[in-house]
Amino acid sequence: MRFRRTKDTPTSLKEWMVSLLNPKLRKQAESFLALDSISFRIDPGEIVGIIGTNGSGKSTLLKIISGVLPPSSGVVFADRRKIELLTLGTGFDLELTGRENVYLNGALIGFTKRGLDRKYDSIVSFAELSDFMDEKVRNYSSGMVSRLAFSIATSKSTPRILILDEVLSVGDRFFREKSERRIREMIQSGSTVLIVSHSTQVIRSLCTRVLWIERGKLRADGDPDTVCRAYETMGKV
Ligand SMILES: Nc1ncnc2c1ncn2[C@@H]1O[C@H](COP(=O)(O)OP(=O)(O)OP(=O)(O)O)[C@@H](O)[C@H]1O
Repeated sequence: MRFRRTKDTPTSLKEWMVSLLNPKLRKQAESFLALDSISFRIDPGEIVGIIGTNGSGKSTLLKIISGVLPPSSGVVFADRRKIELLTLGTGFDLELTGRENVYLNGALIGFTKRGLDRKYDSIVSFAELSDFMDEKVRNYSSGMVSRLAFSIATSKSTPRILILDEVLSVGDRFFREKSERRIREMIQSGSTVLIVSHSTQVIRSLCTRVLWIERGKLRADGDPDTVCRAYETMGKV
């Protein structure tokens, strides 16, 4: 997967003046290879963890698999109708209330208005935010925003292929335990699962196989303990 990135964004008045005088500089873009020749197959029923350092390409890979991003080259064979990609907080508007955001965010992930009317109370009670639903989300703490986002994202019935992008480890310790329980239930009733997480503890406890992506390349593919141990010892002498 290759991205075009603009470079040399002016950081001072002087640089800005120079870029104004030289339009070529303003439009300079570089090509960046975010994923490089990655190839693997996932069979139904597998629970696959994806690990890697920041910026290694994990979310890009999930977006390509789920069809949010078209790959610049290569192909993905997957039945997209069966895929659900869960990410947190996309489509939240901080100037709207919690209640309004449930409807806005819910609509973005495919709920109908009637479906949301039916689920509204359980979404709010899972997030434990019933006293705050008429407050603007701007006034929420970051943990409260994550709790509401998690509760909305996980309230749909489990799809055949579930893709989770960093949805665990949100909120305080009590909410984390509760959200992990919910994810376990979803995993048990869903057939195939892909999970991106920075927690090798979570990956070890949930997955049957792990892919380690580093600098856009597939560095390892194997059983959770072996791959997580190699990842954890990376950089250690
Ligand atoms: N739309 C985009 N345009 C340009 N570059 C992008 C775009 N999306 C991602 N990138 C770049 O691709 C690389 C991989 O990003 P990605 O979000 O997939 O990493 P990640 O492994 O999920 O990181 P993290 O663990 O920090 O969430 C990064 O260098 C990022 O800057």
